[in-house]
Amino acid sequence: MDISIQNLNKIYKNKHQALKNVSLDINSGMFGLLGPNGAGKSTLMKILVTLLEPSSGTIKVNGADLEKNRKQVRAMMGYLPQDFRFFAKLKTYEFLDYAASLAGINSRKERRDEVERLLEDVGLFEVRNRFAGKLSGGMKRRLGIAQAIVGDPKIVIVDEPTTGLDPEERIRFRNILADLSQKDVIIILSTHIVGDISSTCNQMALLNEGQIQFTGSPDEFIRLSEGKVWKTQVAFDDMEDIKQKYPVITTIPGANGYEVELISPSANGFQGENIMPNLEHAYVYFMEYESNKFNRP
Ligand SMILES: Nc1ncnc2c1ncn2[C@@H]1O[C@H](COP(=O)(O)OP(=O)(O)OP(=O)(O)O)[C@@H](O)[C@H]1O
Repeated sequence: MDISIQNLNKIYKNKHQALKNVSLDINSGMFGLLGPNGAGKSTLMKILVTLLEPSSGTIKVNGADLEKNRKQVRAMMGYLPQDFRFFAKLKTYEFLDYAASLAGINSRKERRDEVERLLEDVGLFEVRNRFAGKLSGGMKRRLGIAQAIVGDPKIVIVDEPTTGLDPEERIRFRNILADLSQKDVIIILSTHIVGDISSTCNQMALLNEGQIQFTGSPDEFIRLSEGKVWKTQVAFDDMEDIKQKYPVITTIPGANGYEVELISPSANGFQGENIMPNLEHAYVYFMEYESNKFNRP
């Protein structure tokens, strides 16, 4: 499976340009689209699922033009929108049964098998008779992913699925997607939460202000910040000054001051030792020191 996006632009009616010349190649596996609020992630997801038309640019799915083959490509897709709504008065299994019929599974027996498989896969079998409206936030989100993967779609698009979930539910959700990515499918996960982009994403992109500013593997992204992450000791009285000058990631209070992890291109102005960056360090480094280069003339 592959999706090729070329020079995609989206200008809304109010003249706001939400996507600027976006080009991306996405292959089978899990693709993490990371970006702050307002970056244009939902706009891109909606264009991919054909809910929104781009102003210009092309998208090809396995070589076939998305615009010209809307119906066929749409039939290959599952989508969990950011504002996923369901019928609160349907029981969990009834809702999935309904989703299965919408996905074109006409035989009742096949639908029952599919719904049971989905309920098991997302850990909702025990609550299958509970009204969807009475599920917990995490369970609702899992119901959302279940309806997105009904009928084994080849492309699964999930838009900000973990917002508001506790860490345990976030991990659970991520594991469901990781299991799914073992098959020959493309999973596109859009998120503003760095922790959602795990090593299970074989590819990622950073979208900021409508532009793709990085694309590669999470490891390649992390490598950009090597040598830029520091651990240092800061006296209590100097802390405010350090926070003004550098993005501070963690502070641990000690007897004589704070042990601090901060991001800086060099250890200018403080004594520190370089530490191995992680994805969160890399994201902060990128947003603070690299991303503004894209808008310079
Ligand atoms: N229908 C619309 N008309 C005009 N502007 C819009 C419309 N929809 C979105 N925008 C604007 O386009 C930009 C990108 O929005 P989008 O929802 O795609 O971002 P996002 O990365 O998904 O952010 P969030 O996580 O906050 O939803 C934002 O500045 C938003 O205000």
